Amino acid sequence: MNLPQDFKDKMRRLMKEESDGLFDSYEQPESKGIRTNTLKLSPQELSKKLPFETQGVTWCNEGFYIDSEVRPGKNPYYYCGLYYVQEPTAMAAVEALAPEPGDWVLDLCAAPGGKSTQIASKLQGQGLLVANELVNSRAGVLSTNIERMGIANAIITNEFPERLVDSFYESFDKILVDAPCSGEGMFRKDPGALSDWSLERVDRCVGKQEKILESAHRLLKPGGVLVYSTCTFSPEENEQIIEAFVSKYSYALESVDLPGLEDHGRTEWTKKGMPDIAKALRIMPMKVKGEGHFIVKLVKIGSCTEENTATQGYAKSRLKKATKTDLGDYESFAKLFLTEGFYKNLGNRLYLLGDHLYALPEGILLETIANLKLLRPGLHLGEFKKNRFEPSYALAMALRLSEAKNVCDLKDEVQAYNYLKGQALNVGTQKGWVLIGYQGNSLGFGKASEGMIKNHYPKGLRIRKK
Ligand SMILES: C[S@@+](CC[C@H](N)C(=O)[O-])C[C@H]1O[C@@H](n2cnc3c(N)ncnc32)[C@H](O)[C@@H]1O
Repeated sequence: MNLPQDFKDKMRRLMKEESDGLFDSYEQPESKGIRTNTLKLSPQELSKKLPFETQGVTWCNEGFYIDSEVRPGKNPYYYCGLYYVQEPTAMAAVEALAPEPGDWVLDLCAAPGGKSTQIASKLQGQGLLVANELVNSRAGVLSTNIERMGIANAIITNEFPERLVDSFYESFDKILVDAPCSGEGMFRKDPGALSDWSLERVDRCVGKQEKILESAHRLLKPGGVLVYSTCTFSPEENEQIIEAFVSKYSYALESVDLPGLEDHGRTEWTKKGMPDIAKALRIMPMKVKGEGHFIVKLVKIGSCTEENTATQGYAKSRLKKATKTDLGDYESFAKLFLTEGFYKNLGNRLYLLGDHLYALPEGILLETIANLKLLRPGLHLGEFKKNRFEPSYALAMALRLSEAKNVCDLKDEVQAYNYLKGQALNVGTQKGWVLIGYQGNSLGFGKASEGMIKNHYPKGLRIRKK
């Protein structure tokens, strides 16, 4: 690989002879992995089901290495949301964050959603995930990934981190800042990171990271946990930014100890010799099968000293509580189609954004999020069309087959592929909406009439026909 000369010179100066190992690692093949979606099944159940070999990741119980020739994104189980395709070392940051059911967790830089979906798995449907992505074009993919995994307690926002402060001042138990960075640990996976790299880019990233951390500080509860991670090696974006942050705000570093990961933050790479930075983790690709990362865990001591002074910026929200009249067509659908347990659980949390109906996560008030640019204010249930309610892909994926009253569970892989390609299914079933499954897991919706099921799998997600 043709590494930038400035990068090589800098790493050689910092790492001396160790840098040869780093440069060699860029010539090695990348590692591939998948992570179990424990909202749907256990890692043991997943590895039994899969038609390919898996090998456990030591620092993440839900993670597996897979062989390089496997195409995990082509298997119907992928479309069932049973796993997320994720490079194994990228699983470490959320392990350090360790979200627990009931926590309020913010993923500030969330797209495409590898870490958000991992957080949601750990929350087990209890508590709140706010997944924020600044770049609009990336936020759509985040949304699709969250929906495929059947996550019901997430809000997806498309905001500058500082814009969240007004709504969520000192509100989160745990925050992940998986920062935009110069990507030196990704050169082998992402050619764009290699071609965009320059010393100036490193400096520009530091500016962004400082701003994001400032917001994270204001969003975190006193006593809350902040994990900051990057996929780059530069001390400016790692040790030094944390050194500056803790010299400004009151935080304690907690050791990131994950089995199989043994490199640490380097005191000699800080400006003033910060011993505690050794509690941070460095993942070096010459020592571990995977890409390069830096992960640090910080615990906030006390409250922010200043008042929340942010001002409300956006015009009146389009999000509104759904009235009985609004809900007529939805209720007809829900009573006919959903089990009482599922339907009643959504109870008082139904809101409209235009013609779209959402169930807000429990404990979230309209006033809290009304001013935000919301991509998904909760679980998308469907859309009101002329005189009818059309259930959404997100609802299908959040449902267990046992929670729907009309189900067509496909047993055969070819039939599943046909459905995913957008074909109608030649299966007779009760007229109306049908939850389509594959071997016990939901895949999407169809609508039955006259012995056929019309395909309602979202057009943009269909497997292209060869
Ligand atoms: C390393 S990626 C996040 C990867 C993600 N956490 C995952 O695991 O899939 C960083 C993200 O930060 C976003 N970003 C870029 N500039 C930003 C800024 N100024 N503030 C917040 N996020 C930003 C990028 O668009 C990108 O999606």
